[in-house]
Formats: sequence, structure tokens, C-alpha cells
Amino acid sequence: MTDNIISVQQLTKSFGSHKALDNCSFEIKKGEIFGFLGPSGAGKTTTIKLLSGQLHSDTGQITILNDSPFSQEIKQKIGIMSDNSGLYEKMSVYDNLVLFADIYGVDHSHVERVLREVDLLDAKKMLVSKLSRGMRQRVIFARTIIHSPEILFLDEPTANLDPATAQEVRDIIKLLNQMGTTVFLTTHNMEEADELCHRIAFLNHGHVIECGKPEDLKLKYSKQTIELTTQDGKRTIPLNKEKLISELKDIDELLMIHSIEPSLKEVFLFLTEGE
Ligand SMILES: Nc1ncnc2c1ncn2[C@@H]1O[C@H](COP(=O)(O)OP(=O)(O)OP(=O)(O)O)[C@@H](O)[C@H]1O
Repeated sequence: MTDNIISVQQLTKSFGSHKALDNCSFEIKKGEIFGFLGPSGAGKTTTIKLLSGQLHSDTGQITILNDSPFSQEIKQKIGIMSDNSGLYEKMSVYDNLVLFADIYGVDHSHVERVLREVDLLDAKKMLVSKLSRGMRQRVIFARTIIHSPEILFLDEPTANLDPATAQEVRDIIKLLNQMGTTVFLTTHNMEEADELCHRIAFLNHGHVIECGKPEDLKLKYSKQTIELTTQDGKRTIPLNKEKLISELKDIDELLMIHSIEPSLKEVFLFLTEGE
């Protein structure tokens, strides 16, 4: 018995002669926020389309909620948020969501529930065309979760948002995850991935080049150095007990000491260097 909610084995997908995904494998556990990171064109959106049954792979295997991505039941169990289109501008927030509730065949009482979850209850009568960018993004979220999906696919949900709105979106993602939703998140923003994700996979040229918890990856690729700040300035030494003790003997007044760990961005750049 496995607690994997998604399992992807040796997935390959080509468009003409271009291999968008090349022997791509990874697994996602129930309750995780799983970050799928990589440069433009790495194959992130293609992966979401394959996992959500919008596209067929050439080879490889996908199991999602113990089922195939193409099963009819799966459509009710997943939510996909890919861009900000698809809202009816001349309808109210509430009526937009009623429409999507009807599409999924869920009771209209769910509209109030999702509006509360994304903190839009007070704006339910507003026309979508009058909403701020942040509010609009929250309506899109509400639409994506109207049928209480078990898995959410979020394709760059904070792209092109101002920092405050992006933080609002991240807070909603955290809330939904705390309520039990598994999240598959693509982003170019490594700091966002570090803040949100339990595990991340780095995708490059269509395959996963590294996967793990952000803190484990940073530790794994750390240069194992520490920085000492004294009144004379900073000095960097190897992370080694004997070296530290001998260095400290030399120092009159120590102001600060900390280990230097790379950011996720630095880990990614290191891994893709020369490729
Ligand atoms: N329908 C398609 N027809 C032809 N080529 C495609 C198609 N969809 C994707 N591709 C190509 O496959 C590669 C992967 O695209 P994909 O959109 O999955 O990348 P991505 O990692 O999501 O990029 P971005 O971060 O820019 O959204 C790209 O080279 C893209 O041009």
C-alpha cells in the first residue's frame, strides 16, 4: 500500500520532433504541496495536461488517485487553474460561481462556502469587470475549488501579480492545503516554492533532475561553509569543528556566526550549469 496520490513513470511526450517530456518520473504524496520548477519550455504545463487527462503521452505511465487521468470520476476529483480567462465579465461574482457549480453538478450552497474560503463573501454581488486583479484571481480560485477537488493543479498562479496579491494567493494555497487538498504547483519563483512546498522537483529539458524537500536540497548542495563576523569584518571558513575552534582562538570579539546555505535558485542554477 502506498500513500502516493500521483505516480508518474518514465513519461515521454513529443510535439513533432521536439521532445517536451523525456523519461520524466516522480511521485506525489497525499496532502503535499509539490512544486514543479523549471525554466520556460521545460515541460511544466505539458505535465499538467498529461496528469489531468487533457493530453495523451507517447510512452510512460500515470496513476492519479489509483486511477487513469482519463477516467470520468477523476474529472470531479481534480481542479485546474491555468490562467485568468474563463470568467464572465458582465455577471456577478456569485452568478459566475453558480454557473460553475452547475457544470460540476454541485449544490449552490457550495458557492457561499468557497466565497468564504477565498474571502470574497462581501463582494459576491460585484460584477467581475469591476474587480481588482487580486479579487479576480480569488474568484478564479473559488471557481477551481467549487467541487472540493482532492488535487489542485496550479500553473503559475502568481505570475504577473503584484507582491501583495501574490502573497494573498499563496495564503489561499496554504489554507486549502491545510484543509487537506494536495497541490501540484508550477512556478518560476524559487522563493515562493521554498515558502510553500513540502517537496519540489526540478525539471530541465523534459526530465526531473532533482527532487526532495527544499531544506534537504539546500543542505545537499551547501558548500559547507560558515561565516564569522568580527569587528574587523567577515571571514568564511569550512564547516569543520577543529577549524572553527582554531579560528575562534584568533578572534577578540565575535559579533555573529552563521552557516551559509544556498538558496533554491542557486541550487537550480548549479544543477543546470553547462546544460
Ligand atoms: N501543443 C503544442 N505544440 C507544439 N509544441 C508544444 C505544444 N505544447 C508545448 N509545446 C512545446 O513543448 C515544450 C514544453 O512546453 P510547456 O508549455 O510544457 O513548458 P513550460 O515549462 O510550461 O513553459 P513555461 O514556463 O513557459 O510555461 C516547449 O518547447 C513548447 O514550445
